[in-house]
Amino acid sequence: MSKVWKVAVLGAAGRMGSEAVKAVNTAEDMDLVAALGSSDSLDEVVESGAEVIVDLTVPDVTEKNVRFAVEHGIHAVVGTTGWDDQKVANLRDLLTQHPQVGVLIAPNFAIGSILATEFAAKASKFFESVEVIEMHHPNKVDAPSGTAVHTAHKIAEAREEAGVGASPDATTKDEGGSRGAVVDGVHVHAVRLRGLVAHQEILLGDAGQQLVIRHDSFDRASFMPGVLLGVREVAAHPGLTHGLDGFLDLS
Ligand SMILES: NC(=O)C1=CN([C@@H]2O[C@H](COP(=O)(O)OP(=O)(O)OC[C@H]3O[C@@H](n4cnc5c(N)ncnc54)[C@H](O)[C@@H]3O)[C@@H](O)[C@H]2O)C=CC1
Ligand SMILES: O=C(O)C1=N[C@H](C(=O)O)C[C@H](O)C1
Repeated sequence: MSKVWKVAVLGAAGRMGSEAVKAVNTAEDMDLVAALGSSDSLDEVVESGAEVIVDLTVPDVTEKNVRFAVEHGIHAVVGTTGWDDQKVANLRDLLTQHPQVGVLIAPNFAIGSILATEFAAKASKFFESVEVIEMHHPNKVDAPSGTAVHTAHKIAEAREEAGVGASPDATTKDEGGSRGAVVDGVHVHAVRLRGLVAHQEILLGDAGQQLVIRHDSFDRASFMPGVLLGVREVAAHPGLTHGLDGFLDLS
């Protein structure tokens, strides 16, 4: 009999959390021991004997949840957005005091999205211009999306390593933020539209040509294999892993 992971889902009544509850319930190597909503106490996680939490809550509470798990020696798979550089740095510090605990922060659990980010970062050193457009359902509370921020970081890293300069842009007058957010020097545009789920386009431009890398999640089912992979792998990766690509062989 293989290992059966005791899993607690936080944000269990939400769009992602309810899918995760179903996915964990159908995984033979997982046992859903707790499913928490916004009015439940985190103590339930400890009382349930959970070995791994899956955090799919809201940006305002995810840090508190993850810190609680780490302090109690419980691994964490985190899909919630809102992890800025300061929060990530604070978590890394905390993990040094709990070196046996693993935390995965996955801006996107869908394999296609992870590959789109990877391909875009690889391609970006060959193009003078690059911009990101993320498109989501209108119930999303944060912008730009965690995935787009992560993609921009990876693109900026790849371009800096290759010595590529900033994308050309003659704009001197931008009323109302028409040029989008600027993340590590990369322009990121956010669209909110009824009917969408989660979509990202990376536009790469050079003299006389354009490459567009696009990923579409049409259904939250697209995220579930990644959530389950995270649960299975996180304990074997103590410390912080930022991006599910850390558990995949993309070489
Ligand atoms: N990494 C990934 O692949 C994906 C990440 N996300 C992210 O996951 C998060 C959740 O997204 P959705 O499910 O669409 O949002 P949602 O709003 O449908 O669900 C969030 C749920 O968390 C609950 N909640 C709030 N505070 C809580 C607390 N202290 N304890 C337990 N539950 C609490 C809310 O009541 C709600 O039911 C967002 O940050 C979103 O960006 C969404 C889709 C994919
Ligand atoms: O809120 C969402 O829906 C999503 N959130 C994540 C993000 O902000 O990147 C992942 C995915 O894009 C869906």
